[in-house]
Amino acid sequence: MARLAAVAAQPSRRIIGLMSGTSLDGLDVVLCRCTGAGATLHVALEHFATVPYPLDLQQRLRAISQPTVQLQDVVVLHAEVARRQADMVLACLQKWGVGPAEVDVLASHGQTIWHAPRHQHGRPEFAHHATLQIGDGDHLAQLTGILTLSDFRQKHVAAGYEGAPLAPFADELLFRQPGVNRLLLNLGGIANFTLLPADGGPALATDTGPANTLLDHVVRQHYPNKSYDAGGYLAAQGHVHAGLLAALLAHPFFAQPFPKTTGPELFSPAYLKASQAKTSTTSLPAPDLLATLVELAATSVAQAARHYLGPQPTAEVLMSGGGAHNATLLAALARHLPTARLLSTAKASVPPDAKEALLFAVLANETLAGHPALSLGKISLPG
Ligand SMILES: Nc1ncnc2c1ncn2[C@@H]1O[C@H](COP(=O)(O)OP(=O)(O)OP(=O)(O)O)[C@@H](O)[C@H]1O
Ligand SMILES: CC(=O)N[C@H]1[C@@H]2OC[C@@H](O2)[C@@H](O)[C@@H]1O[C@H](C)C(=O)O
Repeated sequence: MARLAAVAAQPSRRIIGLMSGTSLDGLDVVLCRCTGAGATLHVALEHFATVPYPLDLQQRLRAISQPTVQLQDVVVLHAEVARRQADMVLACLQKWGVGPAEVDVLASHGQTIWHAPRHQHGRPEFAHHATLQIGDGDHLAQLTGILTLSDFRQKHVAAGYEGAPLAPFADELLFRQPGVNRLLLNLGGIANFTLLPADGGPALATDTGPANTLLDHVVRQHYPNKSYDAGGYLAAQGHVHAGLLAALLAHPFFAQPFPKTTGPELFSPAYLKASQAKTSTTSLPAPDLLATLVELAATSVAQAARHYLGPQPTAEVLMSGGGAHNATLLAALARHLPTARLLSTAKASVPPDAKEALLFAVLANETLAGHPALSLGKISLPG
């Protein structure tokens, strides 16, 4: 406890942030120094790496995010994900020449295995939101020897919110620019954005729908040696199928009021398969499927942007996440949002692949600094 009190009292903290998102491609690891907190926060990024998940871990995580999951697999993976992530952290630190004792805090998102906002779980007897992230913080603290904060979403849910997006809390501190509408668009498995309005109004955030989750699924199905469509090269060779696009957009999520959150549970291979069956497109060539899914992502992002910013959104769109490397998706976004300036978070000195891991470092820093309204995460003491 003395260590916790000491870290809480420090004017500046060296923090590792960990994020593994819905794509299950690997663990993003950042090491940063957070000085101050809230309005006085300054973050200096020291190191960043993405450690790919081994194929067996990817496959087992994908298998437990299915309705027919074996409970024992969840129990085992709760400990195993944390232990494997601890090894990944220690390997990064060794590569960077930093000892665990030189790090004050480890901030871990864990792995979302099921996200169940009220409108999605369909259990009338429980009128509340629910979400589950695995990868237990005690294992991380014990194996790395670093004070760990984890499980950031549960308190958000306990307070009546959906457990996501959490990005606006950090986006507000890192990216606010008076006089400019800034849209922080993260193109991960699922796409989500934070709007920081030019007039200084409060940050607004929502998920918009699938970005890479179904693209990756189609690539894995049709191209055995690939796990994603690098650069959007395959999608660029296809044509959008208007009928399939309309069927995909008919999903009730798109008609739900903003803000809203979702996950791959909803935008699953079964949803794609059902939309294909409805439109007799089960034999559509893979590039056409990919082109249609890229169009779905761009259309749904643009629809959400127009909801918040009017028919011709003028904003700096600062993009992050793996989808920011998909040139076909970026071209589609530019077509849908011709009045917006499409940029990368690098414009604000945050590398686009490091952004989400940085978010959890910032959230841990706010909790430890005693932010009056932002104290997310559970604390695990090492030793
Ligand atoms: N060079 C690239 N070209 C095209 N797509 C890419 C490239 N690199 C990564 N991606 C896509 O980005 C995905 C990973 O993105 P990211 O790590 O941001 O997602 P995530 O954090 O797992 O998801 P979420 O933010 O929804 O939780 C990959 O699965 C792939 O589809
Ligand atoms: C429940 C969950 O893990 N949601 C993730 C996911 O990935 C993107 C989108 O869906 C977003 O809602 C969220 O992550 C980011 C970091 C957030 O909470 O802001």
